[in-house]
Amino acid sequence: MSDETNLGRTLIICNPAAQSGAAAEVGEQLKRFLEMYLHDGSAFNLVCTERPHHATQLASRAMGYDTVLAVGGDGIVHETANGLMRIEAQARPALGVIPVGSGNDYARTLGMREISRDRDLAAILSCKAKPLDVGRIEYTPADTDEVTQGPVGRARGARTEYFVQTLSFGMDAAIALGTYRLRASTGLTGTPLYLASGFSAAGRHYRDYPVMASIDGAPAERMRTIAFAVQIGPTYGSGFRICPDADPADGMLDICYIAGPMPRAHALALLLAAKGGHHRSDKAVHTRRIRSATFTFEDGGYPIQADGELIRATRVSVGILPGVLRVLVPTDGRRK
Ligand SMILES: Nc1ncnc2c1ncn2[C@@H]1O[C@H](COP(=O)(O)OP(=O)(O)OP(=O)(O)O)[C@@H](O)[C@H]1O
Repeated sequence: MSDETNLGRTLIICNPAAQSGAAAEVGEQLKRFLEMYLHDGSAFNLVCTERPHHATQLASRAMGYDTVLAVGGDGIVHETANGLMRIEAQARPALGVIPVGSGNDYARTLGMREISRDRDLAAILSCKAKPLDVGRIEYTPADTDEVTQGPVGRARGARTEYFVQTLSFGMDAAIALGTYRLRASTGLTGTPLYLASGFSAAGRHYRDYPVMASIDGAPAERMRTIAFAVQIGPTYGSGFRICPDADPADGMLDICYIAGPMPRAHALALLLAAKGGHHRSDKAVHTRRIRSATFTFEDGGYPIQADGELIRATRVSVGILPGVLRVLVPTDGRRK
């Protein structure tokens, strides 16, 4: 009996903007490969996104498909997962990730290798669908224009957004969002891109981010955080091991925050230490496993990111939805 994944009827959503166009080529190759290999020319539909947020719209209409494959980086995975979460649970297709981005943190959590390096298109055939956790963010959009580097949602009124890997605010989010501008101006990708953005955020724009934080329903406390991460998987920012023990199937959120104020050299050193997960031995670093939190910020201009995408808000509530999304993971359990 074959242990190949049964993808079933599959929608491939490809971000032609990811990794300077590499994802478009991978999407085409993947479709041809799957049709030839599985001898089925009708089971695979390929759609390229035409604009930011298009993947959410495409995925939200994917009922009737068994699988939706997101080809690109963490941005397209985030948007696709958000679309799938709009479909009721019984009809929700499984999510597969074909990592062709610059960060690929969710793929790293799943143990998928970056496709653009080795063109291992067959890897998706040795995966199995596993129910994984999804984070839910509820927020009211702020209408400030102070943070301008990333894609933006501007409408007023309460919103729900989902994340599969990370929600963070503060210096780390400024770094993630700063990569948009730096990528365009320098062409850097991966770890060098995130490090360059880190040096920029820890320079002229360095500050702390006061917040009233209520965790697991406890009374709100004022914190002067430098950075605050809420994780489903272990990494963010292209492999920074901010919560190395985070498990996407444990029904919990892992948090890590750096309590300020502190000199920026100290903050930068902690950031660099987080690449290897060594930041946690510092007294200013706090980690916990939680189910929910509410953050009230002092203004609407804080850098806040969900899977690398910008959120503008003055108040954010976050919770966990255990095992609500079936996601294709390698059967050999390999982790990068
Ligand atoms: N057709 C498109 N044209 C321009 N931008 C797009 C298009 N489709 C999606 N996007 C946007 O591209 C951004 C980046 O997408 P994605 O994350 O897939 O690639 P990446 O930036 O190369 O990788 P990573 O997020 O891992 O750094 C997202 O914010 C997404 O909204």
